[in-house]
Amino acid sequence: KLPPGPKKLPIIGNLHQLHELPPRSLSHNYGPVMLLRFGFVTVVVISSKETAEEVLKNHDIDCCSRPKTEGTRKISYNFKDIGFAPYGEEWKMMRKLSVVELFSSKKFHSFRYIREEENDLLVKKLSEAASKQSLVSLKKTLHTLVGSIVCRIAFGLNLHDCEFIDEDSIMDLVHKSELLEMTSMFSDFFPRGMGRLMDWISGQNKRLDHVFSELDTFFQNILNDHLKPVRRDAERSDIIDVMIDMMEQEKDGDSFKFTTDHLKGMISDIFIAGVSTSAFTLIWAMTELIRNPRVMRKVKDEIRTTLGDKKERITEEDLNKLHYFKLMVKEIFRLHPAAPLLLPRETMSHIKIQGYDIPQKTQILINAYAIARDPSVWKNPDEFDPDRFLDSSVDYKGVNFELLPFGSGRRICPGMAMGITLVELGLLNLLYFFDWGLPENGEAERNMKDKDSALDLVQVICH
Ligand code: HEM
Repeated sequence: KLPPGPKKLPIIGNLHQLHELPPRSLSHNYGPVMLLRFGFVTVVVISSKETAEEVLKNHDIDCCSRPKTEGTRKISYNFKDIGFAPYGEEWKMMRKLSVVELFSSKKFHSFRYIREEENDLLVKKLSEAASKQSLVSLKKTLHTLVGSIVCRIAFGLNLHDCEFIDEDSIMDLVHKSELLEMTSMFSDFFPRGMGRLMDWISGQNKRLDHVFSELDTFFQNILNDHLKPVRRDAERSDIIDVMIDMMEQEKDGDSFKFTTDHLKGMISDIFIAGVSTSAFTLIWAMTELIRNPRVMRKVKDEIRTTLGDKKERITEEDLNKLHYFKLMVKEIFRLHPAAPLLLPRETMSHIKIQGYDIPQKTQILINAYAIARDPSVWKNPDEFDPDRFLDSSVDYKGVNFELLPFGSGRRICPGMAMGITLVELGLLNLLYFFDWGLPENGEAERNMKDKDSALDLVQVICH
């Protein structure tokens, strides 16, 4: 008994409907468990709170592997990373290492000064833009902010003074990594020989190689920097130094050996998973606030009343004094999850969901976007209204299945605490020190109306 889904054509299945893929379309018509077939790959899309709980809680262990695609093979260095590695010992080792060396609460607190310093720099730059009345690109500014923090924390790399990359190129690299992650190849859907031939004829593999080589050069430079006897920008030893030490100390009898691919897989994961997600959330938060003056006023009033107007610097302690501000961030995570379908899972055995048979090696997509806008769970689901959380205990940390911006279960985002702080601290600095407006031209009107596109060029005004 397979789940329902749109009609499939011979051989290609639903490939002709790839452009209609959820989150926004298709799944509404076929209920909470929908089956799609792309060539030889079976995909099940989950789009209700109950079915998400069934998959991520009751079947967590059966559904915690990841499918392999050509794009993810490249950015994960042949699945030697955390995010795209299949479930197994290697994944466990890499994930444990990242938790100890990067995400533990001790490490997290020790990086506080980096987050605060980089935000101070941002405030300085925006003050200059405000005094010149020049427009500011939210996308570029916020990618640079998050990229600088993540690269400094994880790789000891100061983007403002680096020989092999400048801060303005970060957005471009993030964009390239997203392309790699999302690009579909014929060989993802059809058996090897046939798929490869089609990719070769269409030139798709060449395009993929080209995009990847730029990212690989950046990752290799980070690695080379760590292999130098004396590092210029190093403030302390980081997760990459620890991995290099472990590689050098490994003995012949050790069953698990780190390779250069593991090192680059780790760098790739942290850069890709860390920068685009937090920057995306920040951009949408600013977009919704600028479009919704009522909420902007309420958030700003709370910030002014609580923190006063004489602060020269925002610290992370200030975040815990604010209540409505945090509800506003929660509402952003609901309306604009950075990974609307989470990362794809793959079943490791045959399971049943809602009585339907889901065979082994089926791809599972959790439609977190549709679940967070399900009208049977949320009142006025498409409205940006943080007040909905005033009397609600629903949170986004993986236990309430109607709100899953960070996923849930074994594969839940290990960088959740870092991501939340990057977003909250960045936003608080933007809102405490500045007022924001749209540029005075016709485009602003259009920007306001299109609910599906984030703002970019904005006017920043000093109080
Ligand atoms: C707003 C910020 C962020 C959001 C919304 C977010 C969201 C997610 C989601 C939805 C997943 C997939 C979870 C699943 O399959 O159930 C994930 C995985 C992951 N995230 Fe994040 N993330 C954020 C920030 C970060 C940061 C800052 C880092 C690291 C610096 C990070 C590192 C990772 C890694 C390594 C994985 C793969 C985990 C695994 O497969 O075991 N994330 N994230």
